[in-house]
Amino acid sequence: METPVDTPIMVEHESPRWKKSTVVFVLGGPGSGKGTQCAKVVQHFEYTHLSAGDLLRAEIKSGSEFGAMIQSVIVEGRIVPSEITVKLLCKAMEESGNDKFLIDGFPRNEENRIVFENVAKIEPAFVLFFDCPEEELEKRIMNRNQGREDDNIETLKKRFKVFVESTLPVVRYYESIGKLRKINAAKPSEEVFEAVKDLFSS
Ligand SMILES: Nc1ncnc2c1ncn2[C@@H]1O[C@H](COP(=O)(O)OP(=O)(O)O)[C@@H](O)[C@H]1O
Ligand SMILES: Nc1ccn([C@@H]2O[C@H](COP(=O)(O)OP(=O)(O)O)[C@@H](O)[C@H]2O)c(=O)n1
Ligand SMILES: [Mg+2]
Repeated sequence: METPVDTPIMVEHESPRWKKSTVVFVLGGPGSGKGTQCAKVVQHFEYTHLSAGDLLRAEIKSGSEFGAMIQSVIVEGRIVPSEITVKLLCKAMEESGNDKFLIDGFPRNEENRIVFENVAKIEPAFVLFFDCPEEELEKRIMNRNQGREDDNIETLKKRFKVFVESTLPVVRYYESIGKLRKINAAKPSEEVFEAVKDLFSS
């Protein structure tokens, strides 16, 4: 039976599967062990590790129109406009086929947090914060040897400043709403993981 032309056809816009996902944000200064601990978590729990930094570096390599701008922001230790980073994260979540995500190095400032909430419409289950003294961070970064052009002392000092001025306020926000899980990251990585594991096991 034909639908009369004047009947509005209700189109259900099925929201992407990842909109009902479990998201854990992973924060901490440069060198605090975010990437190292995320790699361990995904070996034991069914999470997909998405590193915002890795996605941005891949975007540069892809020859994207934003590549040059992203590269200059990274070498300055500053934070890339959130629309770009959130778009990359949503695309990666969509493509993963998973519904549990460990989002590493994000949100790095208030704008990151708000744009993600508005676009992805997901609140984090909790936020992992790796706490580590700056001198230990500096030692680790200077020995990281991954060929990153932002792992040099000049850029690192700028990244520390951005971390204190822009990222710590985000950490404090999540603490204020009871979502922060703070971990002493100054210990050997196996000991740090023992504490991290408990958070995913409960
Ligand atoms: N608990 C730890 N103790 C000593 N070195 C560590 C520890 N965790 C990570 N590292 C090393 O420090 C460097 C930074 O670790 P990484 O996981 O890349 O940190 P982030 O992603 O927070 O910058 C790497 O070379 C890594 O091997
Ligand atoms: N949410 C994010 C994450 C990273 N970045 C950029 O990417 C750089 C590297 O991020 P990263 O998480 O890979 O760095 P580490 O903390 O692992 O050393 C940051 O210093 C920023 O310049 C960003 O602009 N926004
Ligand atoms: Mg990292």
